[in-house]
Amino acid sequence: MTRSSLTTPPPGANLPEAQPGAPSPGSALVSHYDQCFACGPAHPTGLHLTARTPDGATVEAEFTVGEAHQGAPRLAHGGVLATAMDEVIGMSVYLLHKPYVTGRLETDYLLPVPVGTTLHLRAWCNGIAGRKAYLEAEGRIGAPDGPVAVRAAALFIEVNMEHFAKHADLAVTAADHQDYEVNP
Ligand SMILES: CCCCCCCCCCCCCC(=O)SCCNC(=O)CCNC(=O)[C@H](O)C(C)(C)COP(=O)(O)OP(=O)(O)OC[C@H]1O[C@@H](n2cnc3c(N)ncnc32)[C@H](O)[C@@H]1OP(=O)(O)O
Repeated sequence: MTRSSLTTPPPGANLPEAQPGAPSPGSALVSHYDQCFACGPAHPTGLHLTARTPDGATVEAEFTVGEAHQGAPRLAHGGVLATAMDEVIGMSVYLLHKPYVTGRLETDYLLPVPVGTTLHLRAWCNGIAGRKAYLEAEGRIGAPDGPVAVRAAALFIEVNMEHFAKHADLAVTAADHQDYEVNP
């Protein structure tokens, strides 16, 4: 069967519901891995994205474009911006309380983002159909209500923890992520 490239939910998709054990409204979302290029606090040149959920349904995050993130002189690289969108969407699936990975990510670049800019990110889920979650995000320059520089839409696919064990230690991974369902 041909694979759909749509990142919008199909008819019959369900809106996400609050999950027991998922991050509660007002809580900070901790990095899933301290060496993650996008959110890891220990990564030397990463985005050091910090995030929270104000309402248990959306995720807000910030990252400040640094010297290490340039593509054109003094401007953020588009791939780095896509990474930020992937990560904030990835953090918003924490709210679904199951492990997911990116299957498809679409990014629209509306404005250049200079070095030194703090990008204010927001992500949310538009629907779930089986293992597929349909999500969206935006990045605004300088303030939560600043001009939109980047938009993204994504299809994330639910996986089990074994997905992450193929290239890492499952026991360590599971111990680090006890807040996920281990066998969804
Ligand atoms: C560290 C551990 C704990 C947790 C950590 C938190 C991590 C947070 C990380 C945050 C970082 C940010 C996040 C990151 O960066 S995650 C890193 C980037 N992503 C990946 O590495 C994923 C690589 N891909 C795969 O592993 C497999 O392809 C997956 C698992 C995705 C599916 O292979 P699997 O064999 O399991 O399933 P399936 O192939 O039967 O597909 C199932 C359904 O999905 C549909 N489909 C699939 N792909 C696409 C597509 N591209 N467009 C449209 N549709 C697609 C497919 O048609 C089917 O639909 P249907 O026929 O049922 O209708």
